[in-house]
Amino acid sequence: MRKQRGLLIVLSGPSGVGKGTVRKELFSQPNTNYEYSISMTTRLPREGEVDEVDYFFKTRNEFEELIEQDQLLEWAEFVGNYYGTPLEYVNKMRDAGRDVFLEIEVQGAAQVRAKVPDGLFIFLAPPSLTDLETRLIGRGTETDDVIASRLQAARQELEMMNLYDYVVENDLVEHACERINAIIIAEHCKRERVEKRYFDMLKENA
Ligand SMILES: Nc1ncnc2c1ncn2[C@@H]1O[C@H](COP(=O)(O)OP(=O)(O)OP(=O)(O)O)[C@@H](O)[C@H]1O
Ligand SMILES: Nc1nc2c(ncn2[C@@H]2O[C@H](COP(=O)(O)O)[C@@H](O)[C@H]2O)c(=O)[nH]1
Repeated sequence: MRKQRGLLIVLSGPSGVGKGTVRKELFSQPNTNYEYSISMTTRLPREGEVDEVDYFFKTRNEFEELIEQDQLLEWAEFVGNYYGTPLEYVNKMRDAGRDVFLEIEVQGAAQVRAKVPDGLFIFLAPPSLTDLETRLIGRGTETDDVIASRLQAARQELEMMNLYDYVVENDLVEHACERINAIIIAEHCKRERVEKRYFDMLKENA
């Protein structure tokens, strides 16, 4: 049987909803077939963040060169900084049969939707805007001004959730992970069934 190309799984949602927390929990579970695509950003590293682990930290000039050279699958400017996904890594991993996770904001997710229509698009939603604010403040990584800008952006981002294949509420991390794992398993089963039907059909007509 031919090896299936890996899924492109886009996990999006407002800043502070818990995308990173949920993704790290998913990756810590045994027997997963997931790869995380480390993004490029012009944001300065937070305390404890490591270059090439959390992000590839770039200057604005370096980032703009990557855009010019078409090296990004998608990119966006979010609250004053560039963020983008390296194209080559995603293709290499998917060709090797690995499921690749992107953890990105909604403008970038919309670009991926246009370029990779067979991607799996999951919107992670907070239980409420108050919870979102509590989480952003509680993380303690941004100034009050940046938190206010991110919460402002969140209102528009939440309006885009109906464009996704699935909306998963991040009430409890373990519940969100269970839901996401179930969605991915179901997606693989669906694709295997469709692929098998086509192979059978081609064999019959050979
Ligand atoms: N289900 C949850 N319940 C309570 N707190 C949570 C939950 N999920 C995440 N958090 C907390 O919320 C804060 C933000 O989480 P995290 O950094 O994972 O969000 P994010 O969506 O990746 O943010 P960003 O988009 O800015 O990178 C963290 O302090 C995290 O511990
Ligand atoms: N469009 C993209 N958005 C990205 C990418 N990597 C991260 N992000 C999102 O940006 C915001 C802010 O991130 P932070 O680390 O500064 O809190 C958040 O929603 C991230 O998910 C990317 O490659 N492309």
